[in-house]
Amino acid sequence: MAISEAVHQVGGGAAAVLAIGTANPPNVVEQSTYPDYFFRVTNNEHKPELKEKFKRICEKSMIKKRHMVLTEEILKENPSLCCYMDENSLDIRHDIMVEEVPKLGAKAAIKALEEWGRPLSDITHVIFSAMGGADLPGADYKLIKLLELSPSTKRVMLYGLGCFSGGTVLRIAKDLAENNEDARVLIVCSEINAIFFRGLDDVHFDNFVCQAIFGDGAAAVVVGANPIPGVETPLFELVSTDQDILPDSEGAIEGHLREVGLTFHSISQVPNIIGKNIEKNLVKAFTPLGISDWNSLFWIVHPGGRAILDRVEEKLQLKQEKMRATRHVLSEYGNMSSVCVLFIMDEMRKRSAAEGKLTAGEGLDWGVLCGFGPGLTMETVVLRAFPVAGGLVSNGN
Ligand SMILES: CC(=O)CC(=O)SCCNC(=O)CCNC(=O)[C@H](O)C(C)(C)COP(=O)(O)OP(=O)(O)OC[C@H]1O[C@@H](n2cnc3c(N)ncnc32)[C@H](O)[C@@H]1OP(=O)(O)O
Repeated sequence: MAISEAVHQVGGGAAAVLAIGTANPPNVVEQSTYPDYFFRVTNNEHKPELKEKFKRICEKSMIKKRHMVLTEEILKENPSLCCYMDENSLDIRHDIMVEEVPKLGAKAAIKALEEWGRPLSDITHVIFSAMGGADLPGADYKLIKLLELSPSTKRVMLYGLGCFSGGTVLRIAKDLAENNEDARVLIVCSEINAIFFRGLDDVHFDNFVCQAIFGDGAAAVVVGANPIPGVETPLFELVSTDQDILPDSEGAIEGHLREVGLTFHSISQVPNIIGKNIEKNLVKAFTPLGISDWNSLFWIVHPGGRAILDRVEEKLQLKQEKMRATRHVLSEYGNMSSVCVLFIMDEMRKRSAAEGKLTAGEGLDWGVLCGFGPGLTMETVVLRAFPVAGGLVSNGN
């Protein structure tokens, strides 16, 4: 019996990713000119030393550009968003989030559903994840309305998890798909940084990092078990999933929702904490499969920041090409929180097809997806790539 058959759950096959769609807001900011723009719109031009520090962070981020819902026009109309901590800004931030989070999510979902190709009435479950914009009824409900999905679609709404939730949604989708006959789960992650965009002060340098790296985007994935041959095209099997709080990491990444919006806190040790702990979680995930050569895997890592990728690469002695798709997404879009790992999955399967690789995972069989976020929390998803099928749908932005 093949290893993947051994780990399949009750009800037949393991869950697989059947389609992926992505979307970004049209407004783009270039990282090379962002310090000038940011200091101008936040009225901090008179602080050249802080601007130099911000420039250094932007340069070292290895980000080329980011997409943002917040345009200069919106910021001019809403100056409270540009202060460091304006207690009158939450309503404005929240109104933008409540409106835009489901809309951006729906754009990504339409692309995933088009690629999937089955009737919308065959979607049985929706999982929606977003850091901000909590509302009643939530973004999951609004998505159902925007896409005209069945009112009987079973919904799971996850607000406020943060960056690791790109792994969380796959973990929940796997459970739903493998334990409900004929289930087809639509995952949507939609992240917009209007909830924590703000000006700078002279002390909280983690806010500098936050303002220099986060971007907006949405990704959607259809997950189901037992794909219908000739109708559905499986890309990646969700072999196993796990979640861990990393030891000695309390307070390393936190966010607090206040009248000033979501405040972001991180310590400079985040890359080291991840580097120190990642291998034992990989050993836990891959020992049952008899895999211990990390270079034999394809890699999808939440690009929380360039230094995190460097540390993971260094600690596991990964060959440079292993992070190619991950670094590409960081460079083109910045840290889009939960959305990033799904963008990387999309980039990987498209590039694998374009380069004539045998599987959607850069020609390799087994791979891993790592999500990191507040806690520090780590999600580990073991993936198995399916052979590349002819004519993958191109669903660029
Ligand atoms: C929101 C979620 O749920 C999940 C998330 O993804 S949270 C985001 C997690 N990401 C991080 O924590 C960022 C990881 N860090 C990085 O990628 C890199 O440190 C970086 C790109 C920010 C800077 O690159 P670097 O190689 O470390 O450059 P380095 O020269 O050491 O630092 C540049 C400046 O940033 C400062 N800095 C770096 N990390 C910092 C931090 N966490 N807090 C405050 N300052 C920091 C340094 O002190 C330094 O300041 P000076 O130039 O004045 O000395």
